[in-house]
Amino acid sequence: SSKYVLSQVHPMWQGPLAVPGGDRQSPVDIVVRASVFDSELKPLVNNYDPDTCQQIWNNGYSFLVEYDDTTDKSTLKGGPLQDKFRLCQFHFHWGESNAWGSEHTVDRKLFPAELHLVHWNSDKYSLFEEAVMEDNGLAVIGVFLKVGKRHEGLQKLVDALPAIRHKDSVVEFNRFDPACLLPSNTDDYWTYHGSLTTPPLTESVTWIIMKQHIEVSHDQLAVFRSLLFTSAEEDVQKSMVNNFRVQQPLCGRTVRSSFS
Ligand SMILES: NS(=O)(=O)c1ccc(-n2ccn(-c3ccc(F)cc3F)c2=O)cc1
Ligand SMILES: [Zn+2]
Repeated sequence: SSKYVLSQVHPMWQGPLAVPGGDRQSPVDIVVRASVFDSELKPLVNNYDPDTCQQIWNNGYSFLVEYDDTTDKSTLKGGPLQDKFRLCQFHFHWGESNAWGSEHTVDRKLFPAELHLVHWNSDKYSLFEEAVMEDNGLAVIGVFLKVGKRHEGLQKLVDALPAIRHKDSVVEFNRFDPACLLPSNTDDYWTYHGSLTTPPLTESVTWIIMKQHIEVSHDQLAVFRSLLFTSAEEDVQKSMVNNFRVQQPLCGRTVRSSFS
């Protein structure tokens, strides 16, 4: 019905969204030839407990799958990280078409969507809220999505989306292992120091971008696009699409690679 209007640019994304004096903002374009191989970079070690999965909700920017991060049950270490990090949530960014949607790009190549697994440094801080303000407070794993074969592990999550169509809707979501969303090879990645890509845009993130993408089906991605930015009460509904930030200047930062 004509009730749903495709949003071209959601208000949140209109401004430059630059942080005054921000010189380590995200996302960025990864120029492969300019990335520097670092043999000190170790393989990632993730240890996720599916039982710590709690809920899935529409926050008006994306949909988040949230984990119980009150204990060290779902953790990430290794890679470029010196400390142990706790998984607190994962979410995605996508476009209105398969031609764009990712936040990071590789030699300017856009992907239809990008997964972010958000972790915080539980060796140094006791709450996410603290870590999000600190230089080495967060670690976010980025995984590119390509349209191809259906992703069996993702389907459980896709099936829950119609229940959280509107902003601020929440449903219980249990026993989901986020490791099923990681590519088979997690040893090859790029890493750089950056920021959150939506407000508060704090420069507290060690980004770990997987070289290998995962595949999801066109129909699975179409369900992402059936979500709405707007709450049930609003009379003009806006499709949740193009929820990605524009690329930010590297400002002299080096992107390191774990592979040569
Ligand atoms: N896209 S992303 O860089 O992975 C990204 C962007 C923004 C956030 N984000 C937005 C608000 N918060 C947040 C939530 C709770 C809190 F106490 C403090 C926060 F900054 C947050 O972590 C989290 C992750
Ligand atoms: Zn994100």
